[in-house]
Amino acid sequence: MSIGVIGAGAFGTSLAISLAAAGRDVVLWGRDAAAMAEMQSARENARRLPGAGFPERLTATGDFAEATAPDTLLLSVPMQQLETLLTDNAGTLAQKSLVACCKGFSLRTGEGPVSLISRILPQAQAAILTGPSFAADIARGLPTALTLACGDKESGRRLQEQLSTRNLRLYRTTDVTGAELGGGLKNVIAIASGVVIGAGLGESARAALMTRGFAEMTRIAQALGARPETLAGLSGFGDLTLTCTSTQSRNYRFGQALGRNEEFAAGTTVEGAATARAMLGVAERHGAEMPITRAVTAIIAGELDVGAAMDQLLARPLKEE
Ligand SMILES: NC(=O)C1=CN([C@@H]2O[C@H](COP(=O)(O)OP(=O)(O)OC[C@H]3O[C@@H](n4cnc5c(N)ncnc54)[C@H](OP(=O)(O)O)[C@@H]3O)[C@@H](O)[C@H]2O)C=CC1
Ligand SMILES: O=C(CO)COP(=O)(O)O
Repeated sequence: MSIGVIGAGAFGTSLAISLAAAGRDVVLWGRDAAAMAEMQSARENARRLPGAGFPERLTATGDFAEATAPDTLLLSVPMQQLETLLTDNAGTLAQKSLVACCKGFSLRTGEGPVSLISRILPQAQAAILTGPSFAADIARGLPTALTLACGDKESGRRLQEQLSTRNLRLYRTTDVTGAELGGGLKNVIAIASGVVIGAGLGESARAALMTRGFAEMTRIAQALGARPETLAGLSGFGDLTLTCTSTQSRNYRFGQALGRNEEFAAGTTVEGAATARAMLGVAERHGAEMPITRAVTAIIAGELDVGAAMDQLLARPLKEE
């Protein structure tokens, strides 16, 4: 059984390593052919995931046709790149089983990854793999558990079997909207948590923010028809906990830099920044309130400093929990 992984960043590479170590034949594709040839000979992705050797069954390639020959493809490019990837390669991807391995919402349309796939390629089987799992941990063989969400129950079962490994334990759901929202929004709250810690506001404030952030996530999810239990699962609460408390998270570190008024490494993948903006548009269309997401958007845009953002959040009317 072979699997193609499209996108050779940290996450795609770590999934490819885990699957190949479990005996699947895996082809990992990246857009820089020279870098992929180098990876194939060095047996390591030295740029994005240094120190994690490739198992024998993993092939790195710059040949898109080779990587897309399998029926099941994991799409692991950053969220804002997904739409172009799908439209540019619609002919090749149209009949495949496509598992989105990215977290976020499109700035252009407000759609999550599965919604994008389903609209652009209605014949494809679309699913999402999301949950608390740092690429470095997966690549080292440390235990992780994630949510595999697929609207079609039988396809979800098949993908769960195909993609579970010794250190990737997949739980299945049909609530795709809930899984998309949990994975996308936890990054926004992680930025906010980083801001709070970076600005020296303390761990009690972070716990308050995580809890109210979770309430905000659940509120918009319910407005969009997701099941609250999905948000309380790995893709929501689980990933929120991991990302808001670990300096391994790029979203959290980006927030810390904002809170300290420091520069942050340009070119780093920080999905929560675009997602915050995208979700504000979605929330407005559904008449939902997202005060933390609004504050994060304004801080990133330089329209609000951290003190003023806190004043705004704390000045909201007192209410029942
Ligand atoms: N890293 C992690 O621990 C986890 C990440 N994720 C999610 O995985 C997704 C990818 O993140 P991650 O792998 O960490 O990101 P990285 O920053 O490590 O890598 C991004 C990769 O995407 C490639 N890329 C960008 N645009 C395109 C494009 N148009 N076509 C093909 N390839 C492209 C880049 O290629 P190039 O090198 O040529 O620029 C690069 O290899 C994100 O949505 C993230 O939220 C999920 C769970 C864990
Ligand atoms: O999603 C992740 C862990 O589950 C990775 O988080 P960052 O993208 O913030 O590094």
